Amino acid sequence: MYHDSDSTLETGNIVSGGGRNISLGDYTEEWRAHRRLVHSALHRCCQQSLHGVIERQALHLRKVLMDYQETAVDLSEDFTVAASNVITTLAFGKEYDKTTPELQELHSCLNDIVALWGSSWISALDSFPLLRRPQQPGSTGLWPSCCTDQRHRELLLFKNLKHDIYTSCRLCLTSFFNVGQVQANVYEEIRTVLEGRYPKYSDRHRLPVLSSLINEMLRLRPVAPLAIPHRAIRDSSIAGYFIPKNTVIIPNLFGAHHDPAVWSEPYSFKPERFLEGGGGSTRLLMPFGGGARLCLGETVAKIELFLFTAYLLRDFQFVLPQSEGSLPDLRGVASVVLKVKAYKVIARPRP
Ligand code: HEM
Repeated sequence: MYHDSDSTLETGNIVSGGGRNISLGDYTEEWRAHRRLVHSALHRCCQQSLHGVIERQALHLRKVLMDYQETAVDLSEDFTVAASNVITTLAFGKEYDKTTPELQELHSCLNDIVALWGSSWISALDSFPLLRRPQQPGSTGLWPSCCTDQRHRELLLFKNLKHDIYTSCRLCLTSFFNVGQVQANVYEEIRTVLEGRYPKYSDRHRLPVLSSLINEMLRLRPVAPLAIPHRAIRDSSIAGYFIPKNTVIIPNLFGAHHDPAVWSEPYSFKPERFLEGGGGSTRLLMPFGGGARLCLGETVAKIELFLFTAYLLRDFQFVLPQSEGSLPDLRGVASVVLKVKAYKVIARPRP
């Protein structure tokens, strides 16, 4: 049984408020009730309002891109705002403009946390607990001061959203430039199948080229390559190996997605592997982890990724400005989440 996230680590302990929140909380009765509550609330949203909320943000993003009038821009902030507006609309009934100070403060706090979480200082503290100094009352130690703010802590519940969705969207875009035909294929599919209208999530089975692109992007660059550290809550075994209680387990999702025994040419970007007869199976994908600690936002994320990508590809062709000397880097930067290096792009409206 590997249900605990590891809040005994310095990172886990601070981000989870001492093991009490969902993403890094311990597997207690209270945690299970909390997770069930959030799960059913998200489920209700998915059935009732989520589609409308995402469609609204996708259309807003479309307008933002139109307003750039084909100038070369780094779209990361716009993707971030669109993705986080989905969750703030659901959670607080509020959406933000990218210039709103409150949003900027939240984003900078989340960026600081993710940067610190991935830093070697924190790894050292996790590996050598003796290095941890007792903290002064009111101090957050190495962590950004926003970690003490209750509202910000609540938002950490959804911390994955902004980074994961925007990272996925940017990786998606990055892939277009590296593999020229993909963008044109997806556009052609949307144009012919939907005959001009905007897609619904229920159209996904009729849009296999788009779905295969999203699946391949999640396979090649799982946004959380090492998921979240887990702790065995009792003696157990994995594939015949004895796992004593309290062992920290780190699920290597990146490794599973690049196993040559499972995927042909695992390091190549080949969306067609997920098309009929391509040999790839979505059942072997695990970008959202698995088991009792499966990503709570999986359904929200899938709907959002699908609609954002479909809306943007329906209305724009993305091209690199001449000034970008080389193709954007598909490798990503390793951290808690796999980030994409900054680059500029031109969103050219489709006729
Ligand atoms: C492309 C988008 C996303 C990806 C790839 C992703 C991936 C993941 C992964 C790999 C984990 C760790 C699972 C494990 O340790 O076994 C996780 C946990 C989690 N994710 Fe996501 N996620 C995404 C979007 C979201 C969204 C949109 C939300 C919120 C609405 C969310 C909320 C959470 C929460 C609360 C957890 C902790 C669950 C627990 O410990 O019980 N994620 N996610």
